[in-house]
Amino acid sequence: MRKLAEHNIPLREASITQVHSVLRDGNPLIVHTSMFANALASLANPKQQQQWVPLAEKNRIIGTYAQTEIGHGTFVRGLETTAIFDPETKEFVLHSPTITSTKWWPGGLGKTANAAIVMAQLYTQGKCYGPHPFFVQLRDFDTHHSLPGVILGEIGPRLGINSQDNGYLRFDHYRIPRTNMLMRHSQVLEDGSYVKPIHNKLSYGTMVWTRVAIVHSCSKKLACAVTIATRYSAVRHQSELVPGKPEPQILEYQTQQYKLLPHIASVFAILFSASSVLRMQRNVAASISKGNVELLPELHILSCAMKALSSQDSTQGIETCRLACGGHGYIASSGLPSLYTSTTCTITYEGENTVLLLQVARYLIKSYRAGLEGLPVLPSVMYLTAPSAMHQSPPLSNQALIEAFRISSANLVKETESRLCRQFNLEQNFHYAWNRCSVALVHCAELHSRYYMCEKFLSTVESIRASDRVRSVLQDLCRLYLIHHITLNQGHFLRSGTLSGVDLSTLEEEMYELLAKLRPQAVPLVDAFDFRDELLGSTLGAWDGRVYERLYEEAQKSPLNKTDVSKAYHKYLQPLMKSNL
Ligand SMILES: CCCCCCCCCCCCCCCCCCCCCCC/C=C/C(=O)SCCNC(=O)CCNC(=O)[C@H](O)C(C)(C)COP(=O)(O)OP(=O)(O)OC[C@H]1O[C@@H](n2cnc3c(N)ncnc32)[C@H](O)[C@@H]1OP(=O)(O)O
Ligand SMILES: Cc1cc2nc3c(=O)[nH]c(=O)nc-3n(C[C@H](O)[C@H](O)[C@H](O)COP(=O)(O)OP(=O)(O)OC[C@H]3O[C@@H](n4cnc5c(N)ncnc54)[C@H](O)[C@@H]3O)c2cc1C
Repeated sequence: MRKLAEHNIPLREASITQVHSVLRDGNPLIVHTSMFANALASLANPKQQQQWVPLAEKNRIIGTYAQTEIGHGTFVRGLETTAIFDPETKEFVLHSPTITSTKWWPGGLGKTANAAIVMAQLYTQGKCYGPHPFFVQLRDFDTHHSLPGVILGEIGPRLGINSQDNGYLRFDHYRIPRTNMLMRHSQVLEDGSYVKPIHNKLSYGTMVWTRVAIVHSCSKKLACAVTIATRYSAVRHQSELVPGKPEPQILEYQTQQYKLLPHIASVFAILFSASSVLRMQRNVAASISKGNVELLPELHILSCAMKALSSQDSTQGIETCRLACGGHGYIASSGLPSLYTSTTCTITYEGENTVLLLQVARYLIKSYRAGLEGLPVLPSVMYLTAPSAMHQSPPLSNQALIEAFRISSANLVKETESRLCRQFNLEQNFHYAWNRCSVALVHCAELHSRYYMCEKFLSTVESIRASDRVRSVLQDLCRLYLIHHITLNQGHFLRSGTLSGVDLSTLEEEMYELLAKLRPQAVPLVDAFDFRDELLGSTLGAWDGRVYERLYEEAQKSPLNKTDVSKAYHKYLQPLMKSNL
């Protein structure tokens, strides 16, 4: 916080700095500096911002985002916490009527936060208007004691991020002023009348913002993991590549290159997609402030798609990096286990991935049907019903591969939509039919999202300002990324007829050549990510390559090494050894 102040970085920008990386096992302030700060910036009206933002900036108020309940995470409309307007006192009464309505998970809620943005079902004049955000003080601003009517605590150890105090929260008829409802988009007036927002999902805006931030953070986490594993692979010598010859660096093995290089490429693919979604988010935010919500659905879908793909790719990539380091990848001081546990949760939070992909699929099916009827559809999905553009580019060129992605994706959507119609005819119920097709629908969303990521990678590399040599390395990486994902999804390309078996063999051959060509670039590429050793926090990945010395030094710090003979020997082991059991 001192550093942020020194560099004049406002709270709402703190989460996009490196500060959070210093604390590797989670950070009790991350939701304060990200979601809470964003909710104030985007959901509070100017008067409310004047009241709370300066206090939050000075950390007098430390906030969290309390939406999920023990019984409801995904289904936001199903939240049970109520905020009932009392016109007599001009207050909202917050209440948790059931065990399932207990707020559960919010980061920092257990011990750190003294306030929260609480999502609760808004009732006024006897009518429910759905989930709305409220600013709620939870603890005394001086003593930090929880306030009467507020019951809260920490939820207990988790797979990872255990330095963050995820919490629970219940309300017992807890009263807050009317003006604590975040009123930028919708309002409850003094007489209790409700003023609608210009779009009924604007109150979900903080989730959309966070999904975009997660895409950025995933590229960064994956960049850390590939840096560690690549540097280690240059230091580690193992086995014999040629019998009788010295043990080579493990990076010489093609299988090792195959484990690492596609994930180095993935860092760029995720980062370039994140930048493109971020640009769109800024445009949409500017339009919303002028009352235009036309592009909100597209931003919602794109942020769902990119959050799902980047969290999945980075989690798998980090695990592959851990495995690529053999036994040493399992030791905590390698940094890889905590990178994994602090990344795999991004698959679940801020919208569970399957659920987000189904949102994408819903949009694809709707857009496909609209396109068939000649209705207008947004540019990113026009391709679903536009005529095929194959054969216009040289065979197997980058452009041809992107076209193959596009046509395969359109083909899969078409096939799945037909399946949906058939299922509907059998079931006579759209929702049952949808569920019966949902595995295929998720595949549609994944292929569309991959197409987007590949396209962004290619278009960024083609337009990037860089020296010829740097551009050439990036072009090779991009080519590797395209071919790698085509080989992983070859069934879709064969089914759509965009690539033949012979094409796939040719591409596979090229991929092996690219691995060898890119091998000398692997270490420079990860060095260029420019992580300080302190941020990487890894015995295997430090810049100087002193892997074995660092492992040995780190082992000396184990509490068990403070004495030669441990207490447990006298208490348990010796009696056992003498007991003849
Ligand atoms: C080069 C290498 C170096 C790298 C360097 C990188 C540099 C960058 C450095 C950057 C570092 C970054 C560090 C950043 C760190 C920040 C990370 C922040 C982490 C913070 C911690 C987060 C902790 C977690 C918090 C949480 O989890 S909060 C709780 C989140 N909960 C959810 O997400 C719930 C999910 N559920 C939902 O969102 C919804 O219920 C639903 C979308 C699934 C369904 O909603 P609903 O039922 O209401 O809607 P329907 O399905 O009926 O659909 C109705 C229509 O509404 C549309 N819709 C839905 N949502 C939205 C929306 N948000 N906006 C617009 N429209 C929406 C649907 O599409 C439907 O539309 P239709 O009817 O037209 O089809
Ligand atoms: C580390 C961590 C930090 C978190 N921090 C916060 C926070 O700060 N604030 C906050 O409010 N929340 C927070 N959460 C909660 C998080 O947002 C939810 O866990 C997440 O949205 C998923 O909801 P759920 O747990 O209810 O899972 P569920 O929705 O119950 O998912 C369980 C399974 O059901 C499936 N499923 C659910 N609905 C559907 C559907 N419609 N169609 C098909 N399949 C479906 C899912 O795919 C999944 O396989 C955090 C969670 C974690 C793990």
